[in-house]
Amino acid sequence: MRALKLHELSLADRLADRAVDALIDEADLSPKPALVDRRGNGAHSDLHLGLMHASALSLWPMFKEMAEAALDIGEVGLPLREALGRIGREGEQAMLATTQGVNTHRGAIWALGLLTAAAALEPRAVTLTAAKLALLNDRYAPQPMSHGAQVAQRYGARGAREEAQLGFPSVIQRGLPQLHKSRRANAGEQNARLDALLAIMTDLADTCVLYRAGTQGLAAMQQGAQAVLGAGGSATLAGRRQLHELDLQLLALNASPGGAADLLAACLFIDRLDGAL
Ligand SMILES: CC(C)(COP(=O)(O)OP(=O)(O)OC[C@H]1O[C@@H](n2cnc3c(N)ncnc32)[C@H](O)[C@@H]1O)[C@@H](O)C(=O)NCCC(=O)NCCS
Ligand SMILES: Nc1ncnc2c1ncn2[C@@H]1O[C@H](COP(=O)(O)OP(=O)(O)OP(=O)(O)O)[C@@H](O)[C@H]1O
Repeated sequence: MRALKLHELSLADRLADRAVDALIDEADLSPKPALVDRRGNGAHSDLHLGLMHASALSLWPMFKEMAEAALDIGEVGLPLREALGRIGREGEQAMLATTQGVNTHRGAIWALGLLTAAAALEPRAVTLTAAKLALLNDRYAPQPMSHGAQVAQRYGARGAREEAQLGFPSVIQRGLPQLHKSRRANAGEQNARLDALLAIMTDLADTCVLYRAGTQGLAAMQQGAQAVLGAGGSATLAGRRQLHELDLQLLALNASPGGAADLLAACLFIDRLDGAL
């Protein structure tokens, strides 16, 4: 039998691979403050690493379908936006079936779904294209009182929707530059990824943290992340001490930065697009 060559995989196959790889790499990265990682479940009593992996794998057909919809429809507009909304909602159901009802990747479906479709459509303007899609209003989207919606009412933070509509500033202006900077400083790949996560955390209005721990939790997350980077980052002894402090502090506040984790996955996805697809 002839071996399947890599180039025989379709573009949609390869994009789905990259999206799932980004989610697995995010989950495996350790030690992440108060998040699920190789060490344990962080501030999430209902999550564990195996569940994050199973959830990520369950989303592969969804990402593929999103890329195919982008290629079939061929342009940014309401038909593609509403196709992505439908596929995303079905993906969310697949995720919930796999996890028996636990929300493992809701924010990631949104961010990586838009980016996967955008990468299929406009590989040279991925975040801009994702932003254009996010700005369109899906007429069929339900309007549930999600945690994000409650936080928006209470604190005015517009969360995952706004981050995408602005073209993922946390990824473009914080995560990716820090990833490259730490790589250049020979921090090692895992430390560079931790530093990218921390850079995202310094400035993000993470609605997971706001919902669970209010503005006190958000300030602890942002200042603590800044303190790690200020001490030299994850690759240094001083930085590691600060990171350990941040982990303890966020655990005490039950403040898990799930939005920042999703955006790290988005960051790793975009970083990989720069290689050959
Ligand atoms: C826009 C979404 C994210 C809903 O947002 P909302 O804030 O109302 O919901 P929720 O509280 O469930 O939070 C979503 C997730 O976003 C992540 N997040 C939190 N803060 C941020 C932030 N500042 N930036 C980016 N992501 C964030 C978190 O992981 C969180 O779990 C999206 O899930 C959605 O519209 N879902 C409906 C189904 C759908 O149409 N899907 C189609 C996807 S293309
Ligand atoms: N490694 C990770 N560990 C924990 N959360 C993560 C990780 N990676 C991504 N996340 C994101 O964090 C979110 C989980 O946050 P959270 O548990 O606050 O959601 P919830 O189910 O809406 O709230 P709650 O658990 O308070 O009822 C997931 O939607 C997921 O997108």
